[in-house]
Amino acid sequence: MVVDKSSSRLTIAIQKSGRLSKESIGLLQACGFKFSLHEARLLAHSSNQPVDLLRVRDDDIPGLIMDGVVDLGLVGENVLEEARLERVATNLPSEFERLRALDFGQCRLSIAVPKEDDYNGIADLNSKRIATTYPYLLQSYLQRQGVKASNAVLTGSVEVAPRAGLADAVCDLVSTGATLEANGLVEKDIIFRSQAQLIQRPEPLSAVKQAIVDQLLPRIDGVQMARESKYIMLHAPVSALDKVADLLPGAERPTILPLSHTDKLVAVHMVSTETLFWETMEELKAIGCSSILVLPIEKMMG
Ligand SMILES: Nc1ncnc2c1ncn2[C@@H]1O[C@H](COP(=O)(O)OP(=O)(O)OP(=O)(O)O)[C@@H](O)[C@H]1O
Ligand SMILES: O=P(O)(O)OC[C@H]1O[C@H](OP(=O)(O)OP(=O)(O)O)[C@H](O)[C@@H]1O
Ligand SMILES: [Mg+2]
Repeated sequence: MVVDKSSSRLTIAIQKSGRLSKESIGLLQACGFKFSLHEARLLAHSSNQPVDLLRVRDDDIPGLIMDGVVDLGLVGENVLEEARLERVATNLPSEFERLRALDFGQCRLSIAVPKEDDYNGIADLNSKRIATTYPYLLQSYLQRQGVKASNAVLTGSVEVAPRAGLADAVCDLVSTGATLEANGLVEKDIIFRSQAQLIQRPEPLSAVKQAIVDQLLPRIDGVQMARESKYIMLHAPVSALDKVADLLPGAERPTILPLSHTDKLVAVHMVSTETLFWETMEELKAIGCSSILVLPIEKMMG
């Protein structure tokens, strides 16, 4: 076991510029780290913690973690699992520790075919060519399905491959489906679901770095919990309190406060982990509730 003695500054790798960049830096800032970012610079120092940010292409993050070059990384599960499969196949270090699933970068890796094609299932891709940036994830799926197809590996613009005559189908990331639709493709099989992950190098960290990680993780939980929660305040008839509770199933036990001008109504304050839809607010109003406020929560700690 190699214990990290390198530097006392914790190094965190994040995507420099792309889909995960803004939310990665935003999450770390919400956890209390202050960074001064210069667009051109690879390394950013935190001014209030012994932490450095390394800003790289997302494809480099799994390797930097698995080779023990950086301490923490924020990366999509798709890129992580592709790198792990490739490293296993090529006998390179492939160990890492998963610390948290993060609440951004949700997407799926799917097989899609031209909309005019008659497609009746994955077996139709036998002996065909599939364009993808994720050859290991694709082949691992095809192998499980007993299908033999070849890869056309492209690092970008995968969606144009069928029209360009490079492949019969694609295996690409999908979120809203707009990219597929714009390119005349139809999503058929979801092969992998992904979201951003916080990962750590496999060897134990020095005590100084471990202390920072131990402080960071509950803060991430607090930020993510707050993001999916709302603070709800309303005035409710005392006689309708049970119905109010039924309408707000995601809410914790409410705080009930008297109102100065009446004893028929009370103020109800609660934290809810569920979105309060307009329909629910209308139902609350219909049973006599008023002054209904839904507020965002910035941070939470149990
Ligand atoms: N449409 C999407 N919606 C949500 N998350 C996505 C979407 N597309 C990709 N992602 C996630 O964001 C990650 C980064 O996507 P992006 O398109 O920025 O990567 P990239 O072009 O490979 O960037 P880089 O230049 O860093 O290599 C993906 O690996 C995936 O985990
Ligand atoms: O289903 P959709 O909502 O259309 O999203 C899917 C697209 O998003 C990603 O690309 P991105 O827009 O990040 O551009 P890139 O491929 O040039 O990096 C991904 O590679 C798909 O092309
Ligand atoms: Mg990339």
